[in-house]
Amino acid sequence: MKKNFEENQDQKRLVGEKAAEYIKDGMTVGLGSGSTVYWTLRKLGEMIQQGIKVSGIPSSKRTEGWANEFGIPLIDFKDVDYLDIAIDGADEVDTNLNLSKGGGGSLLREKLVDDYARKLIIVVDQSKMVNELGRFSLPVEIVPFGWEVTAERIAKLGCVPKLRMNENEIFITNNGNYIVDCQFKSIPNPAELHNQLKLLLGVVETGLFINMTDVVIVGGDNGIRVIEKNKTF
Ligand SMILES: O=C[C@H](O)[C@H](O)[C@H](O)COP(=O)(O)O
Repeated sequence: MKKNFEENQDQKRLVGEKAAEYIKDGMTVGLGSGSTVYWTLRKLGEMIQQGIKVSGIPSSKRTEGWANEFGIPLIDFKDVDYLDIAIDGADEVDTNLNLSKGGGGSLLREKLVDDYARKLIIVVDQSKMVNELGRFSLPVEIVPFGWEVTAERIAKLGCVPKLRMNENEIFITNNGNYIVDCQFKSIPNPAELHNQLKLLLGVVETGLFINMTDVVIVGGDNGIRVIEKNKTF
């Protein structure tokens, strides 16, 4: 799926910067990926210049580049037992705060980073809030070896998997894998679908982030809404 990273920049900036308020002195931070989190990283860079001390683990090479640009000190998983907080974007958020992620191809590293954090904050614009996941084609990371067979196995779960391309070249993830974008008619039970996909040989990870989110910050025409886990929107 081709994403438009320039869309809704004002809302993205608003929520991205708002999320930075959750980062306090001394925290270790999971640095998510995407054009919304870009604004969080920029803001965090300013906060660091003003004296706050934090360090983070980046969830993609692109984020690592931005962190370096904004002077955010980076650490590795082995340096800490957990992260205090992670801030990440999403492509869809459902009413249970389950997510579809990976439109930018960073789903595997994002899941590793987000899972390591005690609190996960998601930043999105209103257009990404849905009753049920599935309108956005679900990204699934698969190993290149024998990928056509893996894609056929995935198709049997009720979708048409499309190999992600970057212009005329196959898109390669930061982990050297491929992504198939899977358009399901709907995803009424994301946890079940995630488990079914994970059982398939060749599947590395899915873009379904189940039961991981603590807070969603949503940007809309009327400003920002903060939704906390167990509260409906
Ligand atoms: O692989 C990409 C990530 O899951 C992003 O966090 C997600 O696609 C949202 O990105 P954006 O904030 O640019 O819409």
